Amino acid sequence: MSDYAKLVAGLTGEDILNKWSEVTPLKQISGVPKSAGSSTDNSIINETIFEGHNEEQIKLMDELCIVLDYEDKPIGAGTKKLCHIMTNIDEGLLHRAFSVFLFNEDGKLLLQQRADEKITFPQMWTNTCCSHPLCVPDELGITAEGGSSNQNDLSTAIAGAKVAAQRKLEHELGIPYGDAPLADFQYLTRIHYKSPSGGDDSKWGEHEIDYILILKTKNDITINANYNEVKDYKYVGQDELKQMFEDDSLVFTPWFKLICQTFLFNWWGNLDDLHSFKDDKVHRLL
Ligand SMILES: C=C(C)CCOP(=O)(O)OP(=O)(O)O
Repeated sequence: MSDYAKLVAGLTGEDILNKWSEVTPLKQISGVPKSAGSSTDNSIINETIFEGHNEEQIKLMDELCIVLDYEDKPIGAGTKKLCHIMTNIDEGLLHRAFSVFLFNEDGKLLLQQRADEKITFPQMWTNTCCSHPLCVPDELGITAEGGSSNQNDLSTAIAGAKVAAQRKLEHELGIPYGDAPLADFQYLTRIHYKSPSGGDDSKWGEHEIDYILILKTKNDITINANYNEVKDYKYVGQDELKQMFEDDSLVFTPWFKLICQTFLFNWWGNLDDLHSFKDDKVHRLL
């Protein structure tokens, strides 16, 4: 077990709430806000930590992520900013995320290259779409189809991750909800990992429990990329992706590399039989 894994293994939800007073405990959020989009308060734009970054991306740092304990239980709402500051991550702050792998009818995987404007992991190639379920009832899963009133239940969290995935496919790639129906997302597993953001910017990073969602679509779905999020995108076959990994000029996100090294090619070879890969585990890749 790494030193970090040891550190976080000892942290309880209560420890986390005591350590980060900026995290609003879930039980104190009466009714949980219906929406938690970007803030109307523009003061975040001028914070020195964001110097040189894109205004639209800075505002998104005010979104409320779901802060977790180490059993993947939601314990509170913390801003995207708070959850992605590396010093917080190094002390154990953890949140919920999802990763979509979209395959077309030819079995090709849709990749995206993150925009230059992204504050974390800019310009890197990665899977179709990643983001965070927000701390709102639909994305916690408690009002979503397939969810229940018990926010600690795995099926509830999966239902919430699917709602968030549909929202972000539309936001980042302009994929209409009708081309990505909730019922078509297949949940496979969860991955717990931590990584600093690449490049010169060591202030930021990721530490999350990532819900893996597979989406099989028709070949002719609409894509209308939001260039504040996505610099480029392309469908690739397995060999083409392996060739991309050989190209030193291309950089990949750490979570995508980890998933490629562990699971992706097994899933990809069995797209018609994915249920055999489904589990209720959290794979700790720390
Ligand atoms: C790494 C994962 C799984 C979530 C982070 O995704 P992003 O960094 O792309 O999140 P957004 O800025 O798009 O919300």
